[in-house]
Amino acid sequence: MQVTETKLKGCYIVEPVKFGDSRGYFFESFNERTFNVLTGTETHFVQDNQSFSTRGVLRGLHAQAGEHAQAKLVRVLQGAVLDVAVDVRPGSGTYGQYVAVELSAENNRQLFVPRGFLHGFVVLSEVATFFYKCDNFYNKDSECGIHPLDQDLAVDWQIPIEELLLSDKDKEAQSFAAFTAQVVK
Ligand SMILES: Cc1cn([C@H]2C[C@H](O)[C@@H](COP(=O)(O)OP(=O)(O)O[C@H]3O[C@@H](C)C(=O)[C@@H](O)[C@H]3O)O2)c(=O)[nH]c1=O
Repeated sequence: MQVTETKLKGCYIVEPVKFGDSRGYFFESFNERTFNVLTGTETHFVQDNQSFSTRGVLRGLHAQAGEHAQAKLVRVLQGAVLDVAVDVRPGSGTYGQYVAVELSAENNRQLFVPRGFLHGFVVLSEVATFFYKCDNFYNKDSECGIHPLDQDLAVDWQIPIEELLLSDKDKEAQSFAAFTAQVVK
């Protein structure tokens, strides 16, 4: 496993070591011991999630607040997505900045999104199956988010706006400014 820190501290690109032979390939998609040594974290995942989406589906930008905050290790089993992690850790020197990484079934790349980040992705391929591990359980009442097309965050989703498909919840999400006003209260 190779781990590379992004420009956002604590947010890592993870690339597994792939063994190919005449049968196909093998790789360890997650190894807690190696992962924790290479990231210097004590991450322990407790929930796996999977979603399927068609091209243009944009899920995000989501987080869970307070004691229900989740770190996520995300990857793509089928297709390709642009995955986005936004640093909204109060007091962070990179507050409001984001990283965008293409994750696909071909590149087997994973992104580790630490607690205190918003997360979202848009599907670039015809369909995509998305898989992620979480280090804290789902808690509906703690869900929070920011509108993915917020103009202050200005995420470049690489897909024309008219082709994007959002859930009703995401369409109604608050602005980055409103979110930040709550954080600093
Ligand atoms: C996230 C989640 C949802 N659900 C349910 C609630 C709802 O009825 C249905 C669909 O939920 P959502 O519309 O929130 O699904 P979705 O928009 O895919 O939400 C996910 O988006 C990505 C970007 C993330 O980072 C995740 O943490 C999560 O927020 O699944 C669970 O039962 N457990 C879970 O962990």
